[in-house]
Amino acid sequence: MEISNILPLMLLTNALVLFMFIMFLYIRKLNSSSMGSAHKLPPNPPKYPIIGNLHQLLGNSRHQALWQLSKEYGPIMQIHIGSKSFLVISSPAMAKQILQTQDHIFCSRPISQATKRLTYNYLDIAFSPHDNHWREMRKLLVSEFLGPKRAKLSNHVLVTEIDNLVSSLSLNPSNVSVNLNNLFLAAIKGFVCKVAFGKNYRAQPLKGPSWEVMLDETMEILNGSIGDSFPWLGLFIDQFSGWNAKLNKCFSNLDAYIETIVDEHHNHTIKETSDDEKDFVHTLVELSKTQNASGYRLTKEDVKALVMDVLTGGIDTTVVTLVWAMSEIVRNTRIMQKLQSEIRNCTGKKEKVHELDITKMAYLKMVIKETLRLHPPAPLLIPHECVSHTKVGGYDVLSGTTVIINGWGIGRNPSTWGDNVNEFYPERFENLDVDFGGGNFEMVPFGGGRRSCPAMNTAPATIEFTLANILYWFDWEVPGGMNNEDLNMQEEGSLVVRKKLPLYLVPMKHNWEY
Ligand code: HEM
Repeated sequence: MEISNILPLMLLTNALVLFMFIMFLYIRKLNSSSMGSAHKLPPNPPKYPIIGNLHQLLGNSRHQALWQLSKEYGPIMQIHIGSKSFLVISSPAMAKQILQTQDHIFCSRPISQATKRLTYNYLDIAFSPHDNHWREMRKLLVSEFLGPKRAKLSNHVLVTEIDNLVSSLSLNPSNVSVNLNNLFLAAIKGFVCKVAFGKNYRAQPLKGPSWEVMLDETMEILNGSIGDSFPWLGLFIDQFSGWNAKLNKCFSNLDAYIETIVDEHHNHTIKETSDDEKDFVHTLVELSKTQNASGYRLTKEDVKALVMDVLTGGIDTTVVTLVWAMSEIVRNTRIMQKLQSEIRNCTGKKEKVHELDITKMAYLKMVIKETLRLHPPAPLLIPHECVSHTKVGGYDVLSGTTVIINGWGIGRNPSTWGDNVNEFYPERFENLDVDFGGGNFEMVPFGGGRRSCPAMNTAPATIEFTLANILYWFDWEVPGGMNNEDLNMQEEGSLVVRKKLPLYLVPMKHNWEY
């Protein structure tokens, strides 16, 4: 008999033995916990042996399923999936405990097979544990990519990309719809890639799938696998189901892309470039040649892990927000008209909307806040991990517990937002001073505390500039004689949740009656 024929049988037998062993451990654990524990654990919905609460999360969007459960079990609850326990937070007060009061205890990230592989063994910022390496990487991203040092280049590139977007819309034949997902993606990817890598690697020949498919696959993989929650048996399932192969393929495609970018920067050091014209990777490559003041020296893998964070964190989130914002604006004719008249009044008769004009656009800022309240692109943020035993809301939280903060639910909490919580109503911010990632944690689209999104201040500015320009030059309609209010708003995705159907709208050059 060939070894390839025996192997599956052997693996299946092993899997069954392991399954029985896990059952035995589980029942023993249940018995010991029923004998009484000194800990007062948060309420938890009834669970099945082995799978825990998994069945309650299947079928629905995870953030919506958890929100429903929290209505019954409270703003702090504990759920189990396989061998892992999760603390689920669904109110501003509890989010404040995690992200501010006890931020030092909840500032780590859980490990998973996917994050380990895709971050070059936790060398990045978003998924790495809370340690000195994370601190150094985050400092670099903030000072060399998002901060004022790069502002001149960033502004210039953004203006160029949005000019291109407006020009391509102007060339669109009248009454023909455009796919705004694609146009926003082209503009934002162009912007991020040029600032980060010096050029848009759009035309780069890739071994694998298209760039968009590659990123979608990465997001899906980052969501985790069965093996993360069901040790042993889950790991077999990951192997048999092809998940491991998918992870390896995904990593190798992404790594090949990132390797090209980094190698090009290593091989073509630009000598005569002033600091504010250098792209991010160029600066990183230069920094990797020397130690910094605290004796830290970047490796090539560190640089690649940072590029990975920029690619996965910096583009999709912004595009998804732009698409949600335009969908909500177009569905609400009153809001679209009010917003356009603000944008056109503040800008006046000019060639372009200027950054300074945008500082006067109070309603635009409210529209963006309202978009992020109802449609936070990362509805469950990135999971946090508790690093030592503590108490939250009177309940014990054990070290190693993964914490899920339901930002989507927090943004739709009627006790904060009133009865019209599901309505897109930007005016609610007129009398409400809500601060992203701080204040009373009424909404947390960028998370909070030391693991909050480092682009919390810069990403909204990119969104404002893009929306102001396309709403200044064009009036917008839903295609095919459909009523604007009937635009489909279904969601799709888990780590990043986007509008399920692409947004097709008809741009009509605005008729300026001067
Ligand atoms: C609308 C745009 C964006 C939204 C809504 C957003 C949202 C978020 C959220 C919810 C988190 C997790 C926070 C937590 O776990 O508490 C996060 C983390 C992060 N974001 Fe963003 N983000 C956006 C844009 C960006 C951009 C442009 C970048 C640039 C590279 C970026 C880089 C990161 C990084 C590196 C982290 C990990 C921070 C850490 O773990 O220390 N994000 N973001």
